[in-house]
Amino acid sequence: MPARTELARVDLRGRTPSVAELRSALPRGGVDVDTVLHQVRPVVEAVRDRGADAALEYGEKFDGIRPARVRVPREELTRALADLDADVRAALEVAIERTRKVHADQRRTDTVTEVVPGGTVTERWVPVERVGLYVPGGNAVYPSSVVMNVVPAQAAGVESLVVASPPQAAFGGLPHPTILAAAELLGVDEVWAVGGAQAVALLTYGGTDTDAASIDGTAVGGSELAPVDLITGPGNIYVTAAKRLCRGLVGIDAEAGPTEIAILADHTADPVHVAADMISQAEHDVLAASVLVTTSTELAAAVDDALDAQLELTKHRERVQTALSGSQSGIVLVDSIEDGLRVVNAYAAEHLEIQTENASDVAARVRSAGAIFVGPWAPVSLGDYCAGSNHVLPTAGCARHSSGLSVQTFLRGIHVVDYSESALKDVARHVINLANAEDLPAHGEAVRLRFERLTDGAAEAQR
Ligand SMILES: NC(=O)c1ccc[n+]([C@@H]2O[C@H](COP(=O)([O-])OP(=O)(O)OC[C@H]3O[C@@H](n4cnc5c(N)ncnc54)[C@H](O)[C@@H]3O)[C@@H](O)[C@H]2O)c1
Ligand SMILES: N[C@H](CO)Cc1c[nH]c[nH+]1
Ligand SMILES: [Zn+2]
Repeated sequence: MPARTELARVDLRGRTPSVAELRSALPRGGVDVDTVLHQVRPVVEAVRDRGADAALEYGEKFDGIRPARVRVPREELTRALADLDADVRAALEVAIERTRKVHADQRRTDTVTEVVPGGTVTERWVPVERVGLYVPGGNAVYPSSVVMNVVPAQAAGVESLVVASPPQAAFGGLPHPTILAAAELLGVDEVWAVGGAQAVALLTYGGTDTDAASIDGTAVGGSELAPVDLITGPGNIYVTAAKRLCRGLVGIDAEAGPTEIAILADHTADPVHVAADMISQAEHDVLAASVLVTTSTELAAAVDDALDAQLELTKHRERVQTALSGSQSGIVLVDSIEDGLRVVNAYAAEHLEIQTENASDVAARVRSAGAIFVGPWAPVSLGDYCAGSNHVLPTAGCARHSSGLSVQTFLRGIHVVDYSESALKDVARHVINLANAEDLPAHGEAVRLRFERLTDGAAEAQR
């Protein structure tokens, strides 16, 4: 590992690349979910075929522990909350309160549109029945992701929620106690000790829990792990690949894989802030991406220096350095903020910070990002925990077409069509004409027959 971390440069000055050229020129190489699909497919298939037993075996292989049961006993949740550090509890409560405030405003009301007199279409918003919420637990512990998953699901009115998180060897095969405590704080009582691709597969296919003794030694019977309808939540490349494989059988939120931060900055940005924010997201994963897009070569050089100074002190230095020196991280030099906006819009980062003059105006011109953080006092870390915004956000360019987790993720809009006889009669000829134009005359007949019975001749023509 080189002592000095000099971020790779992509120099776009004097050029106006097309969007396609930008996408291939920008640093994002390291995170290709396709490259691990062949590793993840056998895991998903084994869990499909052998259920919880296979999931437990993979837990043993990848997490170094085989829990006695997949489902965490109820009393472990209560105990975890009782033992939770008071400052962490207070912080979680603030996070929950603010996140609830924002997500309460996302609730949708049904709309009734009177299309014509006697003809209405109602859009009814119905929560998904049972959801699986993935909470990562490999490199770090993510009670904040319990909050970010559970709060919108509850605000949407989902009735059945299960949280899945990897078993931890240090805690006898239970997920980390702060995860259990956060679940208890939020009123979620179904938590499974399963992580990675095997968790996504078990949520998809369900299974029967083992008959073994519970974690505290009390004998318990096997119980049904009912499959879910939708899986949400962030995770590493294996979790993301499993979600890609299971999509369709279950609903899946946007791919929220290894973390990314892009920062659009000019000469007014503070290099110490920029470097700190880049490190903060790089500490998630060796595959995390930190990208600075700037008009200022002076800032770029100062950020390299600030990174060096801060890396000396950062706890997960090796992970951060690997992420910063990977092909997914770097500094992109541009001629103007206008060009910078073209770059960040093409990149569609999970998190985008705007550290420029008139940051709000610049932010208003961003078209693609998971979440935007405006000016010097809104670092990504604030959004990770306590802004009220959601931190489960699309990565790898998915922000071009998808949004972060929200109440909407957990709702289905159902159109309820209600027409009177005369309203149908009024439009009947148009339905029949369109049906004939599509060579689907039985569609037209389904309308015509309501007003005219088949004559023998017409029946003959139909045949
Ligand atoms: N985009 C977002 O919204 C968002 C939010 C929070 C975290 N994240 C990301 O979530 C990820 C969390 O990753 P993590 O690793 O800490 O926890 P994780 O829970 O996602 O992954 C840990 C699991 O990965 C599996 N695993 C590990 N090595 C494997 C291998 N070689 N083959 C198959 N499976 C394997 C194990 O089963 C383990 O349980 C990070 O990449 C972080 O950046 C993203
Ligand atoms: N930055 C992550 C989203 O990519 C969320 C997170 C949780 N804890 C810390 N950070
Ligand atoms: Zn983070």
